[in-house]
Amino acid sequence: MKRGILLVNLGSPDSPNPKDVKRYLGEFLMDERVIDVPLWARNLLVKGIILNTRPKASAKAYKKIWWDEGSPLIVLSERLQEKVQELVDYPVALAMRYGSMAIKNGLQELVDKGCTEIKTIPLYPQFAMATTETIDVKVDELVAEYFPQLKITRTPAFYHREDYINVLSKSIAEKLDGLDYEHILFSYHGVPERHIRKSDITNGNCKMNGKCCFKKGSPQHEFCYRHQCEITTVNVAKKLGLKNGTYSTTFQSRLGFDPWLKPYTDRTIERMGKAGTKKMAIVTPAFVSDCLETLEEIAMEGEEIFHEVGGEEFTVIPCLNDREDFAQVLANMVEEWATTKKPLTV
Ligand SMILES: C=CC1=C(C)c2cc3[nH]c(cc4nc(cc5[nH]c(cc1n2)c(C)c5CCC(=O)O)C(CCC(=O)O)=C4C)c(C)c3C=C
Ligand SMILES: [Fe+2]
Ligand SMILES: [Fe+2]
Repeated sequence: MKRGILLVNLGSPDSPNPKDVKRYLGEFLMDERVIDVPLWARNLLVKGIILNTRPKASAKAYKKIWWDEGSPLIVLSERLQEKVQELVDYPVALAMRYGSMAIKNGLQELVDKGCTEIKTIPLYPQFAMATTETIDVKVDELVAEYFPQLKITRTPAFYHREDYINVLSKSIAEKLDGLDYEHILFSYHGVPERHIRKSDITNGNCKMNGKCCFKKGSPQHEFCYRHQCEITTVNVAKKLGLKNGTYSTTFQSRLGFDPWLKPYTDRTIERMGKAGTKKMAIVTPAFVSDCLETLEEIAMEGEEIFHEVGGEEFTVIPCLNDREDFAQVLANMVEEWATTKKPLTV
């Protein structure tokens, strides 16, 4: 038996050109766990509307954040993989759920190195159909079709691991050290509210009213993205000793006309700026690697909104990216797998 690790992130287009962005968005948005409507409706919406309207604007946005080495999300994930590799004794491969760095290739790379037991680690702290679940399901499909000999161990969302909360808190404290700020926004990628109801294993516990997500001990929390985002904020706030009223949770990056998780980040930035907040900090804990949604939507568009309504200082806290201490969190997960030790949670 030989063990191997597969880190999996979201993915990016091959280049910031409209053709590559269109191909990438086509694969991403045709995932039934992302646009969760029947196939005929998804075809109509994605191929008939979104792919004919969005790629040009998205490509323009990607161009603004693209690095000489490539997509920030991919480059940062590769750097993280190298750091994890230095910390563990098993081969570590990297794959993306969408785009050219396919999960199938990542599994093949590990198989070629002789691995027979693979731990997959989705690089998402919070569970959602569009994050952890779509990776787990894709891995299962690929294993059934191409690698039936492999034994796969899944890794659940890690939002409540103590080591993760410590590292996230430390990254925020380091950036804000010596800075004067009035409010810190915890902005998570949004999902349509419908996704939360679909993942609700208690069939109706989640009322989307802000209370169910804080109820202690509900079995539904394991699959509730909203709960996991809220609790990430609460635990970091506790760790950093943030006072009530000086921090809040919001959701960004809506697409389409359905209701998405609220409050919305852009509207909150605008409202707080209008209400007189001058110095705001913002952290994006749903993203492990800086990407279009943090570097463009938050650091560029978000800052612009804030300044337009009278805000003065807008401090963006980087994602965990390839921090050594974050690589150590992932290495801890590997160690627990190898020794069957249980993680410490908060
Ligand atoms: C962090 C978790 C993410 C969830 C949950 C998520 C859900 C989700 N996303 C879309 C639509 C788009 N997302 C886009 C970019 C994007 N999304 C995530 C992460 C999550 N998405 C990341 C890390 C990125 C950036 C990728 C990069 O290359 O940097 C985009 C593309 C960009 C754009 O055109 O604006 C779309 C579209 C939906 C519908 C969804 C639903 C659950
Ligand atoms: Fe997204
Ligand atoms: Fe909930």
